[in-house]
Amino acid sequence: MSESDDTTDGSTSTEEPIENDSKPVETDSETAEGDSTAADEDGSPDTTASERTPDTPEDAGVPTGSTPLEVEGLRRTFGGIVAVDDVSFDVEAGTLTGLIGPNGAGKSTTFNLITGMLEPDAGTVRFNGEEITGLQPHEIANQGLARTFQIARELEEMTVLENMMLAPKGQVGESLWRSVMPITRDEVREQETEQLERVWEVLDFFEIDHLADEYAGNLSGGQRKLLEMARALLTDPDMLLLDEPFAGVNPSLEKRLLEHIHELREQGYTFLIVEHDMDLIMNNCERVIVMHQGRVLKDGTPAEIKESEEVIEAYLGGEV
Ligand SMILES: Nc1ncnc2c1ncn2[C@@H]1O[C@H](COP(=O)(O)OP(=O)(O)OP(=O)(O)O)[C@@H](O)[C@H]1O
Repeated sequence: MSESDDTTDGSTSTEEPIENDSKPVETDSETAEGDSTAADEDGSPDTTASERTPDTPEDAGVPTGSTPLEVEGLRRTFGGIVAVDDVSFDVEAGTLTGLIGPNGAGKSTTFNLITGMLEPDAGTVRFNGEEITGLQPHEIANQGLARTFQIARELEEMTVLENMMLAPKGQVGESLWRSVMPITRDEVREQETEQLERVWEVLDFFEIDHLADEYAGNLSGGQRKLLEMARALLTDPDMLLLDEPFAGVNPSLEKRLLEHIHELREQGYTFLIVEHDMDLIMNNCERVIVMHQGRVLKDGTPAEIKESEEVIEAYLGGEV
């Protein structure tokens, strides 16, 4: 894996103003859980998200045609290794786009080049029409392009609520944390009511509000993924980049995660998902980009990817 797999949780040197014009997160109380057992991963909605046919953006009422993310000619080497070689693609607004490929294909490096964790040797990244190439990760997050971060080891000893307040650089919550340190949660509620409402709204949306006082280190793999996504959503992003959001997640939580992603997509969020699980991407994304040996091998709909001889022969070994 690349160097960027390091987490940056806990790097809290930049104090950001709290934004109160957050995109509303529509919660679904019917699917909310009341069980406070940290290891309990039940309660997923009946819909089998992993098998659902993706709605089109038009079905979801999302304006189509705009491409918030535009990647052009990205290249990155590590010594003699060309990890990413002339990679170009764009991501359409309000869609789920999957980025797949075998080990070493360059997915993580591409992800890290887009999110500012790595600098490209060549090429540009544009977001909402603005060039973001070479910007710091928190500057990119501030522009509305959020990514998830693994929960750092030191944050495992903090509660879910504290984790929500101690957000990565540039994320809403950082200033909350500074104010929460010396005082109780009730006092924070008085001082930062609106901001806390947003935190609880997001926790509620992801159905982990009942785990607010649980230590992050006690969460299951899937619950951690929900928390990671909840933290990313606090930035009020337009687009989320998810790096293997389903790794280590049991099938029940996987369905729930997928439901949340589809729900957010239907609210207008755009997703780029780096993932090893090809079936999951094929069944849930409108568009799939296949990388191989640092290059884009194929870019198309799941049906086009499945029918692509070059994907089958060069990458999938005929097992599509
Ligand atoms: N920091 C680094 N130093 C040296 N080589 C690196 C570094 N990061 C990535 N590479 C190399 O770049 C190539 C692409 O790696 P990358 O992690 O982007 O692939 P990937 O598609 O994400 O693979 P995986 O699915 O295994 O995570 C690989 O050959 C990898 O060994």
